[in-house]
Amino acid sequence: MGLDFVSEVAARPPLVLGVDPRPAWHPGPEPLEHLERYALELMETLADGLAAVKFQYAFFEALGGAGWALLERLVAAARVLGLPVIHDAKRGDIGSTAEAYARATLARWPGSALTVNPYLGGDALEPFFEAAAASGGAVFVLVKTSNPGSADFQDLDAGGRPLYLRVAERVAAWAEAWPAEAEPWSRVGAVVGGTHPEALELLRAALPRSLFLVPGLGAQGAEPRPGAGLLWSASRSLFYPGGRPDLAAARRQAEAYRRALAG
Ligand SMILES: O=C(O)c1cc(=O)[nH]c(=O)n1[C@@H]1O[C@H](COP(=O)(O)O)[C@@H](O)[C@H]1O
Repeated sequence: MGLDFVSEVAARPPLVLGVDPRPAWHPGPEPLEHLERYALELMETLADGLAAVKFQYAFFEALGGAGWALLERLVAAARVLGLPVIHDAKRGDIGSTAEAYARATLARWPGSALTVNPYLGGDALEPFFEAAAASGGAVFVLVKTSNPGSADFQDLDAGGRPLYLRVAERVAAWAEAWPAEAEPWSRVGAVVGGTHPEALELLRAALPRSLFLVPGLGAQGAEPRPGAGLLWSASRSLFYPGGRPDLAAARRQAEAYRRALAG
């Protein structure tokens, strides 16, 4: 069998390194070069203690062609280090376009995962599930996001229950339909902000087969709590501890998160 995101991640520590690069926070006349060296060293030094590395596409896209090239090199480097990759691109569009998004991410990088937005409905997500199954990958569907405005739509009453629980019902069905080799996990996971502990508990019970990507550690104030299938993710507080690139501080921060997540 080739690379398999779900099997690999399920066997690793539950901490995800978020890579949201900010060139302005890097010193020297060539901040992008510094950024690349730092990202490589950081992935290497933290690799054994991570479930995965999550690349936030917007930060790379904002840098134009140089950003896309950097993203490609860092994704390839993560794979060489044996680190599973999450493409945090939050894709979602009609089926024919979703197919192209899936080719650009899941199919292009076998054994990786992609964040997707469910607003367009089931037919728009099907190409992502198919691509994940064909490539040993996974899909994380946004269910309850970490930001305060997540309440605007996600908490709206939808027939006596908040909309995010309705979305979760569908995610549970998709998770059944797209099993992975690593029991009990599915290729269909969920994104649930760590800033909503009650929702996290409700959803953990409602989605027994889904791995959860749980952002919000650190900068957004989420408290780490251990739990089966919870992949806690930190970007700023782990990549830039103290607001700047600092390998030693990042190692200490990763260790502190790992201890908290070990229970
Ligand atoms: O899918 C995500 O990763 C995500 C979902 C969500 O609900 N909230 C959220 O903050 N994220 C991402 O998680 C990261 C959070 O960054 P920090 O707040 O710096 O740790 C960013 O890359 C966000 O785009």
